[in-house]
Amino acid sequence: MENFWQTCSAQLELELTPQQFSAWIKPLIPLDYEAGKLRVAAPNRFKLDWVKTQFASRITALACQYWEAQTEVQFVLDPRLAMPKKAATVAPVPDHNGGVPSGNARMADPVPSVPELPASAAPRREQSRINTDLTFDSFVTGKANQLARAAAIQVANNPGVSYNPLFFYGGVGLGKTHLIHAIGNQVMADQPGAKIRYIHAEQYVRDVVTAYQRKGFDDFKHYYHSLDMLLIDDIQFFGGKSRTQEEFFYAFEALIAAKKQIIITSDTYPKEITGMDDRLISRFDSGLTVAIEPPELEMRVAILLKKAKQEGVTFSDDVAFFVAKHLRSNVRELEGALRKILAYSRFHGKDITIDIVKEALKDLLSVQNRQISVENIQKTVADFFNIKVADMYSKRRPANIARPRQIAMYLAKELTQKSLPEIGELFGGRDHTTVLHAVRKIALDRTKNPECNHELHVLEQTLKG
Ligand SMILES: Nc1ncnc2c1ncn2[C@@H]1O[C@H](COP(=O)(O)OP(=O)(O)OP(=O)(O)O)[C@@H](O)[C@H]1O
Repeated sequence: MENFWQTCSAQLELELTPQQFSAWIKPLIPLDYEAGKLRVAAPNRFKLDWVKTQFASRITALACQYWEAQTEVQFVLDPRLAMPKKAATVAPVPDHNGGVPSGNARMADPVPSVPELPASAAPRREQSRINTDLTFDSFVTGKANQLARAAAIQVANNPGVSYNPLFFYGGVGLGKTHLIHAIGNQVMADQPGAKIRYIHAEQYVRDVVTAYQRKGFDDFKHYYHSLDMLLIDDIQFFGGKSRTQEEFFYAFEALIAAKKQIIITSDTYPKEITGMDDRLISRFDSGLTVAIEPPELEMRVAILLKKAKQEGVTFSDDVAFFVAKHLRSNVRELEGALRKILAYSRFHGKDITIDIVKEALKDLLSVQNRQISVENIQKTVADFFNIKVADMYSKRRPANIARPRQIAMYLAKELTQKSLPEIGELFGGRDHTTVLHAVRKIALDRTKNPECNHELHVLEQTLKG
């Protein structure tokens, strides 16, 4: 049933607008499947009615297709809503983005009751809100994040001693959250008794508000000041919130003085966080501040291959290269693309090829720049053969460079309107006869050598988008 729901959600994500998907489909919870009957829960009456009228038939069709049999889908109100509130007192474990995860926890009060935090009977790991999937093992390293990972490992091995605070910054979806959970997981494994807490900055702000409303600042302080390690995500959300910043300042001072580790993430460099108190900014910068950059091509390929493997799917290098070449912004986007590709190929019962990927990602790819320039060809071919772009213009002649250069010339002739002398000029001022020779050689090779034909095919598809 879990598999079906994953596939069904991914398919609906393809079909609906992001707003529709997150408003109506995401909150649904598959309950059980038995004898051709699937039960799906909605979190409230309003959503239940809307889903029944708008999406029931599509979900039923997908279920029938999935189980290849008549399937009845029953939409019900989440039975857990009927539970007494106390039953949901284990505060919802925020997902690694700080939101409240789907399922039962979604129904619980998203603001943990502050006085209950220290007294909770939940095991240490649960209290920590650390996501056990986000480990160093599942974290792919490349140039973009190797420094950050090294610092993270150092801190995980010596919490409170080496860099305190450790501050990661970088754009969205680049792995900051993943990395701090990885630290938390390692410390938790090494010191099971340690009192660790991951919290998203927005949740911390809500906790401050709750403490204020309930006059519970003593409990609040006691809880945060008594931690062994505090992981706080997306601290830019503190911007302009002076009461939160003040409370955090006290917690910060107390923890650092007690040599307890603090790890912070933000979308910008500390000094650039708007609306943040100067004394906090100077403290953020007092340990180690490390950037995480957008993943480079090789890393994007490695991430796709690893995540596909985790899903139990075979992804060829060519397909990974194609996707990685087109989706450059961040890892979350790559994960989204992978989900779409998997859902598409499962639904159509087809192997994952570049053509399938193009179909599955047609919306994403259509926004990419399709203009093919000689520079673009040179870069793509250089990346593909793992040589420097500069080798496209250089006079060097070893075969591992000369051949990719000839391939790039051939593609420039095939895919652009440039003349032979213009192409020669763009390849380091070469004569047009050199270009002609390259074009003929590769064209001939393509007809005789299936491997060469395949390489060219992948490159053409990559360039055309
Ligand atoms: N290097 C990596 N290796 C494997 N997975 C990664 C890597 N970097 C990011 N991810 C995955 O990409 C997704 C987004 O990463 P994450 O949530 O850590 O980003 P973030 O930098 O915290 O972004 P935001 O600021 O938007 O919260 C997660 O599912 C994470 O596991």
